[in-house]
Amino acid sequence: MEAAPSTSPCRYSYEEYKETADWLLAHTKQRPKIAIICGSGLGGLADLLGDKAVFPYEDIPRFPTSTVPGHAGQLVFGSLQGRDCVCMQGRFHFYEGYDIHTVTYPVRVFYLLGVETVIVTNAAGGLNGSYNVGDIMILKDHINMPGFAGQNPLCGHNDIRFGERFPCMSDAYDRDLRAVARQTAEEQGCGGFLQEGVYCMLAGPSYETIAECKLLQMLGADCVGMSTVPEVVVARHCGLRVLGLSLVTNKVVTDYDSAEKANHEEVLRTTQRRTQDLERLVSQLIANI
Ligand SMILES: O=P(O)(O)O[C@H]1O[C@H](CO)[C@@H](O)[C@H]1O
Ligand code: HPA
Repeated sequence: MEAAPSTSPCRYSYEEYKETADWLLAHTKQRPKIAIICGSGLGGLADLLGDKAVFPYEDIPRFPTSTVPGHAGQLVFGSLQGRDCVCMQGRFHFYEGYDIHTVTYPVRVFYLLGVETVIVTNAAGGLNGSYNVGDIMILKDHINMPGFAGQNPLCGHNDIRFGERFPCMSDAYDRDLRAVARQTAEEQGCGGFLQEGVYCMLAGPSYETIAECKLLQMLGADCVGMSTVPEVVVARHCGLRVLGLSLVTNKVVTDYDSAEKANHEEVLRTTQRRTQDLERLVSQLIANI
């Protein structure tokens, strides 16, 4: 196989991801088939796991560390509904200064651990006028805005051991998992605040201007956030099934006369309000998939 040119923006070799995965496999007896990535303020999902093995990111060879309030920074292995799971309590964002390959580093490690399904969660701003704060949106699609600007995590040398050069993204969010999520949400009493829509990722960390929100609405986005999409692209590249869930933590401002201002405190407050519903939903989902 031809080596990546030294100028390649792809920072990690197969062997580096493998080193991390092998270290984790040597340090836990769990063999997870399901990975959960916790969004801002949603780290409580990891507390659902029983028989836990917890690894702070700084102890894991080659793992990045997370710096955002609401993201604890540890990998939690454990059992939920009789299934082995691994949970990222704290994700990495492009705006923290990590390059796009580092943001997605854990996803390839999950693949090498033997994970088959990834449940990705996030806190997001509601663009769709009919959405309310506290709604849960099942992702049916995304808009990869940083990807439009060349920040796609698959740019650079393609290692065929992870996946093909030109992966399809029209089926990024698994249809069957979405159906299970809808059904489970109904059963768990979440049907009254359930949505299904399109998530748009922007690089952040500044929240959107009013004109930007109007533009995203015109593009057909229902929610906006600063994460998730790079992780999903890398997960799909290596054939993992993906379910995405956004919690609408705030409504974006689209009115020049509004006194509302997006802020991370509101985001975290809303996650606290919905944390039990989300935990119930994810827990039962895992039993149903
Ligand atoms: O996407 P998660 O990590 O849930 O967090 C969301 O909340 C933060 C902004 O309040 C941003 O990081 C945004 O992406
Ligand atoms: N914009 C971008 N990211 C976000 C928002 C928002 O309004 N809310 C939570 N994450």
